Amino acid sequence: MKKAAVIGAGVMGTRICRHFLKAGYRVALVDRSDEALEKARDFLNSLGATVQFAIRLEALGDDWKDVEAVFEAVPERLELKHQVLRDLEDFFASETIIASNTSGLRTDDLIRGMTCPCRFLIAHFFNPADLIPAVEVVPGAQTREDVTDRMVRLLEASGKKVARLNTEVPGFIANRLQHAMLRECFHLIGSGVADAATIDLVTRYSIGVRLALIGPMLQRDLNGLDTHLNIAAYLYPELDTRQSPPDSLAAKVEAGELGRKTGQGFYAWDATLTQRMDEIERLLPQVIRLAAAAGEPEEDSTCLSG
Ligand SMILES: NC(=O)c1ccc[n+]([C@@H]2O[C@H](COP(=O)([O-])OP(=O)(O)OC[C@H]3O[C@@H](n4cnc5c(N)ncnc54)[C@H](O)[C@@H]3O)[C@@H](O)[C@H]2O)c1
Repeated sequence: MKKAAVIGAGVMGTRICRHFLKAGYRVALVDRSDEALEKARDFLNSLGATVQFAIRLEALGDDWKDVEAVFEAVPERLELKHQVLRDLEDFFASETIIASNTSGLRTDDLIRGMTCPCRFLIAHFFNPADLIPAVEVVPGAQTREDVTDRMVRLLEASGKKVARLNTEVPGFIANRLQHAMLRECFHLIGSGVADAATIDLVTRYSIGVRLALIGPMLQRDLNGLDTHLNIAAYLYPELDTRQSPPDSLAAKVEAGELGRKTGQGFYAWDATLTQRMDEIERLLPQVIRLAAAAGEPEEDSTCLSG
């Protein structure tokens, strides 16, 4: 049976662990917090699978040293990641791929202190990692080609849709797109054009429904690139180009309005809204099945013509 290890039993680590369990792996989950391990145990045991939980790497024992890959999902603090990556190098066999789930730290910064960064890369999952199919794989300048190939094969075989970046860039692909869109959302709200609920409504019922089935580039082909050029020529000068986060965002954070975690963000997080989010997570697999049913252009170039 294939084996993988996950370091950090938080939001991401627990779900990455669940993904590999569902893919038939034996999985070890390490966290230095008893409380985090206990929470993960409650969540993962419902699958009926056996996870090897450990408070320290050494407690795993020799049987776990030859896992195919270890996924680091500890908090986004560089010094902490340095320490963890060094420990992973010391503990795991030389053939084990060491992957970081960083949201945006650069490989050159992450590998400082590693002895053999050739077996290190970024594998960026999306929350919830057991449900959202995409993973961005970002090799660093020193990552061996065969290591990246192996990680791509491993993730694909486990059921993931893998995006392998040719060049490392901050924010990878998805976060760049998301932040470009959100910069404009804040601009629209700040200019009094629409409120947050109106932006959510128009996004969901227009570009949102399309984007789950076809990506933005294929969609542009569908609309006509000449039309896109005409619109881009007059619209680009109108779009927000600010180089720092919006003041209104900073003000919300300052006021403790962080969203679900503090009960208030753009929306008031009462019991109804919280319940709705749980329902949405139950709907997610259906949306993913629909997205997969739309196929890939390489597989079926006629999928949109009907
Ligand atoms: N939350 C997201 O939506 C999301 C999405 C993609 C990527 N990421 C990235 O994934 C990583 C983890 O994020 P998260 O949201 O799961 O964080 P989290 O705070 O929910 O969980 C981190 C866990 O790591 C544990 N930990 C801390 N130091 C440790 C150590 N030395 N050894 C073992 N465990 C240790 C903590 O106890 C905690 O349980 C970060 O790099 C983050 O940027 C997060």
